Amino acid sequence: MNAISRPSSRIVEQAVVSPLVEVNNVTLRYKTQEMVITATKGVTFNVNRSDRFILLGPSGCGKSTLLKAVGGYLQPDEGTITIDGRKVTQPGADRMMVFQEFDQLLPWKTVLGNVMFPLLTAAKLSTREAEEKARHYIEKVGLSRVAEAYPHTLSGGMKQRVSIARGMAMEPDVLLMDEPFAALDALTRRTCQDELLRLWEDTKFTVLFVTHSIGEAIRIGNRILLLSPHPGRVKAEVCDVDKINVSDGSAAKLEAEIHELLFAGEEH
Ligand SMILES: Nc1ncnc2c1ncn2[C@@H]1O[C@H](COP(=O)(O)OP(=O)(O)OP(=O)(O)O)[C@@H](O)[C@H]1O
Repeated sequence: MNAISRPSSRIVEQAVVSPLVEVNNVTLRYKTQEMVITATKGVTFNVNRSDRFILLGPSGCGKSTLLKAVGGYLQPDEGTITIDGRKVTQPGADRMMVFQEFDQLLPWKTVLGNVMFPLLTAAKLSTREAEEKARHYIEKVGLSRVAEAYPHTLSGGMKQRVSIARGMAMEPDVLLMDEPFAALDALTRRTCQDELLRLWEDTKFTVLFVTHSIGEAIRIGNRILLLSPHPGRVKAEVCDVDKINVSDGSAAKLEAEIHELLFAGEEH
């Protein structure tokens, strides 16, 4: 049985394990010349090691902004973000990001070259070590066959798998994924979701995953944080999502419950 808990009743879970990512009362604002936009307001959540933690909410609720802040690309106006107890002040190799766009790869480098690149520049591995590790992760995402190919010869799904391999090869503390499958067709999206879950079974990495699809959140996550519309605040958290039985209609019931929670009072 999964539990939908309000923010105030999450203390039990937090007491059991020490969290890897702690987002504490975080408010994030964009300041333009004309105005200040509050993207998220007082958001608190913890991600444990090996969590597949989902940020779910309607468009504009600040999911990407939160992910960028965990990535160290934005600083909170209020509150703090820590990784393994260290305050996040800038991007770091302990957090790798995978974005929605297919153009994240360097077009002049092969698949192998792309996956090796951060291993050489950020992780400072030798060429031999970087190639060995890159080939290992390229194999994990099932792309060994195209290791010498250039990005423009790959499909969107394949490019996303290269981006995932590149992120995973760095063996970060947490993989940050911003709607990585949103631009894919339904079938490829499903295949990529399955593959991500297979990879997770293999290495149990920690992933913080942004989506606005309730179905995707239930498929991928073991925990789902529900955010309110703009500015994003925590509405509720769904725990033990991976324990639901997909064959007896529980997933559909949970999807309906989450929909109700996210959009209650907004439909006419
Ligand atoms: N660079 C920016 N400058 C000013 N405002 C911004 C900027 N980026 C985002 N915003 C605003 O901040 C709010 C949150 O945006 P964000 O992209 O984080 O939402 P989101 O939940 O990821 O949305 P979506 O699901 O549509 O990607 C929105 O109101 C958006 O217009």
